[in-house]
Amino acid sequence: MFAVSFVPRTTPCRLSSAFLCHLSIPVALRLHHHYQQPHLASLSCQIRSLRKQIDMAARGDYGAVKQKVGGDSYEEALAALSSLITKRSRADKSNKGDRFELVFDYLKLLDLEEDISKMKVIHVAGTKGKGSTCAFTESILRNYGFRTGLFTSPHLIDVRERFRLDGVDISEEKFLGYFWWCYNRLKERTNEEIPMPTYFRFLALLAFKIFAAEEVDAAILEVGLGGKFDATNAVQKPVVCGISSLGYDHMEILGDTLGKIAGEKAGIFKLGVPAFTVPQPDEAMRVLEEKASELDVNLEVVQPLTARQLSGQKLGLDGEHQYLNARLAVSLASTWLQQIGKLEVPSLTQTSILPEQFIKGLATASLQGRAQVVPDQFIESQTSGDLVFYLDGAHSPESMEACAKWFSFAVKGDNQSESSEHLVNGSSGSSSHDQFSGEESCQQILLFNCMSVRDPDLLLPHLRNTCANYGVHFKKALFVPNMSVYHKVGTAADLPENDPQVDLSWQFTLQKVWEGLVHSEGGEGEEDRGKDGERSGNSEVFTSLPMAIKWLRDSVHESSSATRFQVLVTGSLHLVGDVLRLIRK
Ligand SMILES: Nc1ncnc2c1ncn2[C@@H]1O[C@H](COP(=O)(O)OP(=O)(O)OP(=O)(O)O)[C@@H](O)[C@H]1O
Ligand SMILES: [Mg+2]
Ligand SMILES: [Mg+2]
Repeated sequence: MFAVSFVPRTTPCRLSSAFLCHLSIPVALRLHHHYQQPHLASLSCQIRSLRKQIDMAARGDYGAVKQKVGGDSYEEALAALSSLITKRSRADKSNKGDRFELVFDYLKLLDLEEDISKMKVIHVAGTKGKGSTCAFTESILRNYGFRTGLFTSPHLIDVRERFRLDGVDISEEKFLGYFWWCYNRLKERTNEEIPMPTYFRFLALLAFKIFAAEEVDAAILEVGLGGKFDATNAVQKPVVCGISSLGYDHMEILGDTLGKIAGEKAGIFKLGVPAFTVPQPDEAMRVLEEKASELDVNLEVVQPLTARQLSGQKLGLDGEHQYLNARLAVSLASTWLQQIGKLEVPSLTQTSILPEQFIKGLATASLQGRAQVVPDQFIESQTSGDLVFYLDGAHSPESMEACAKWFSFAVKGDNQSESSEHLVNGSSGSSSHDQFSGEESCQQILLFNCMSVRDPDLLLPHLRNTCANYGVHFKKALFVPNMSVYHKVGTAADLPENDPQVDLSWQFTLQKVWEGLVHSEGGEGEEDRGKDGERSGNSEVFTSLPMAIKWLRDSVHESSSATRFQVLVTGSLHLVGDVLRLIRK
């Protein structure tokens, strides 16, 4: 076993020894348990990586790394990153094709062209389920002993969530090293013709840099938006492509029909590269098939995973829709394994049990803010009540339905269970239709916001009706503005205090839609109005998220009997991220 820490005399700036430690991988420590072949392949890979890093350091390539690592420097990096955010630049249809070509210029400026051509990429596009599919795929390959890089979007709390190495968010030190390396180099080399990349493009380039320098065996890339003109589409020869569920989202950019949307997503198909997808609406499937045949792509449609294939194990991500994402991941991972790892993967029929590494990978995959259950830590133990947050970042009509279904089953499962233990474990438990005990002592509350480009007349009825169909009726809906600011990549420290000037007109619009739904269902609203002495007991607009959470906590304290408040937080991943920041502090 050896680990090299190398500080070149020629390096113009001081690098922290911890950072250099990260760069010099303790080669023999990297044990690959399951298969001899990946073990050897990976070992030689790491030796290459080590050599390369020593070469780079000797050449002073890390000279651009900021001297100050840690402390303010992370904030500085976030500020620099924020400066790249341009509002809706992607929506500019007229020149988006031309502008996409810039991505290749950036790769040249960053000397990444060769690295990227060698990268063993799994590329995933889709309207819903991209991130989940990528997380499952990564987890499977990691369980086979491969070194993985996972790039997903968006992030919930910290931008480093977007870059995972071997299943773990990149460390702050490594992030800073690679961040400044890319940022400073681009700053030096860009000009009027080739301006600094926009925010998402920069993040994708950074992912390429990180995965190249870290010499990952597999790079799993989630498309940011669309496919054809997405920065991740700079990859010319992925190993395999996946298209998750297609639906209506980002129509202002991708087109107003499912066919057009599918065409954009199929833009990731590459000549002769196999692809997998899930059952899609006819209009979308036709386009996918057309594009596939044009490019000689073998496109296979997969069906949801069965309980038998999982040998009774639960998936790491909850909700029925995840069985489809997981099955897509199984095909992506097994194709990758066959082509790169040269492994014989057993047949994947609906009735055969998956190999152990697949099951373990699928059972342990994780992604924050997707069907996540978090009991509130701030409720004092002496209170008889209980406050549990059910968080899911759904923000399109189809995903709202998936989310509503998950929430309905989850609250029923949790209320049925005698033990509170599995709530603490963050699992939502059973998916049974049975009546739960103690139904009277549970109240479901909705905490909602969505971006104003979304259509609440679609989202809210989907949510409310699906829940109602499964016997779950919200006692109250709370509407709040997001705390994260669009033009800033913040950290927890940035959360603004309550701002009395905040514009709540969008939240009142959402409330109006909700009230419309309540009243169209009967007189229940009128009753509540009298009882609470408020304008309406069915819904409320809060000027800030902390105020809404305070209201929830106060309500638990004030409730006379032991009431469990089950709060569904949805409509926006930003909102989900904000809630997670607040309740975990
Ligand atoms: N196959 C699916 N069908 C319908 N809804 C889904 C599906 N998979 C996930 N969802 C819903 O979409 C939400 C986001 O899931 P995920 O992060 O996997 O998708 P994504 O495509 O990466 O989304 P985003 O557009 O936010 O990047 C989930 O919380 C869930 O509500
Ligand atoms: Mg999206
Ligand atoms: Mg995503």
